[in-house]
Amino acid sequence: MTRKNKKSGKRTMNDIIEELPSTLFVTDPHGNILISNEFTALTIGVQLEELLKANVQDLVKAGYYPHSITMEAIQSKQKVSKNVVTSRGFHIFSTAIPILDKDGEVQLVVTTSNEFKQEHAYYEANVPVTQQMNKQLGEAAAGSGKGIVAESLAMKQIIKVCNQMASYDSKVLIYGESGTGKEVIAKYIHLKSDKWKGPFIVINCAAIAPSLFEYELFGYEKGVMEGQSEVKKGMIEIANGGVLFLDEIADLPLEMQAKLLRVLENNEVRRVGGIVNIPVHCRVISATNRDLWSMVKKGLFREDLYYRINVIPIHIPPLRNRKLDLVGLISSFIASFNQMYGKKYVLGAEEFEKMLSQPWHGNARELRNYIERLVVTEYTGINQEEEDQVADWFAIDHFIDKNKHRLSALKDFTAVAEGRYIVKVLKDCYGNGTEAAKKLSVDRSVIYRKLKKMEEVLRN
Ligand SMILES: Nc1ncnc2c1ncn2[C@@H]1O[C@H](COP(=O)(O)OP(=O)(O)OP(=O)(O)O)[C@@H](O)[C@H]1O
Repeated sequence: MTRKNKKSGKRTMNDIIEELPSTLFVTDPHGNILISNEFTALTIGVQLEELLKANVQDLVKAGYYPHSITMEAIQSKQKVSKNVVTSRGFHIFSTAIPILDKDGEVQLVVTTSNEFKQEHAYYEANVPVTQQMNKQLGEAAAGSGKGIVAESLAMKQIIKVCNQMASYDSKVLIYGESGTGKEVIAKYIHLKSDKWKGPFIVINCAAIAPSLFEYELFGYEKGVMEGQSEVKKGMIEIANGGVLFLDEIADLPLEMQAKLLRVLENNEVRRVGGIVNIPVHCRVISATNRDLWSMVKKGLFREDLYYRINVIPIHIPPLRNRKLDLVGLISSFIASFNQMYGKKYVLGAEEFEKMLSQPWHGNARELRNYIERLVVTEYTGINQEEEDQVADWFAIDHFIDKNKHRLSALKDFTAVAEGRYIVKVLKDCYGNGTEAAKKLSVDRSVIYRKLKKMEEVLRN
């Protein structure tokens, strides 16, 4: 997005910049940011709007990253390439290129992360999706039954990055609050990678008693455990040829961190009581809802392990910052639970508005549980009667009377009326956005844009 936002029907330069899955700054000779995109905002951890008002030196002062290669390029008038580590834990190999005028003075500086090192070359490839994989991807969002919901720009960019790096074996570290969909994303990467036929093994590091870690992860030979006469393979060995998903990695005890590091460095594991090393080749995806880098600084997490597992960081924003995904998840969960329980639950307008304004601290998981309860108990909200009268013109008059104080501008009323109609058609289509778009003769993106507009009007 640029500071001046031009809009037209065609795909504009702004659209291209916004969708770019790489960081981008264009600054003036003083370091004021003129152009940037959501991806950059995501990696730094500030709102795009704020970023477009900032100077790169302010970002360094505020501690978002330790040094500015843009300023270096301005001062040296030379191209500068360096690895930049943001406070969010992203390792970005960036290049700042100064553009000089005929007198040799800096006019603009373009700083981008398009030049990736080997481990970042994931942006260049795409894995073809077979029919069977598609079927499995549909099941990847366990329980939703409708595949992964990715309507927000942030989620779309995450999916894009996952698609592009899926064929590489680089280690991935997924950050996000509990319930944001870290496991969903890990499963998505698994199913799109060349290891999709292999197992997907989850180790919840917070759920294993410290005394059992070694046995669970590495397995053990006969007789090591009392009463155990068989060899037992550990989870790492079982994950061979597939994906090892280390959930809640921040809870791994320090002693185990050292042992895991050895496995990751040597690609081999030794069972407890064993004398041979067994080769293992699995893709390691880790997840955490903690600030791992600050744990490193406090000595609670090994720095060498941190760098080992954090080759490709993915940050999933909380659901409250992804309103478009919230709308998508609501329809997807309702459709899925209606199907699962043979119900015909219809979402009332009041309930829908209530859901849009909830903070959902438990993210998609809390939303999913809440909707399951609604569907199972068929709680239809206190305004079901009003809902049923929507076709009645009296009901429209009643609606206008009740809301004219807050929807006085014609455009606000239109936004709410359009939004309500879309919600109705979506319900008729059991939450299927593509079908609803067909019925309404609009593009699917229009539906979500209009719902967002309604939401904005109702919020004010
Ligand atoms: N984008 C999404 N599309 C569809 N379903 C989703 C999405 N994100 C999350 N879910 C659903 O929300 C629930 C929680 O997701 P998941 O278990 O992946 O979260 P998590 O971040 O790994 O949680 P935790 O940190 O507690 O392990 C699951 O039922 C999942 O199917």
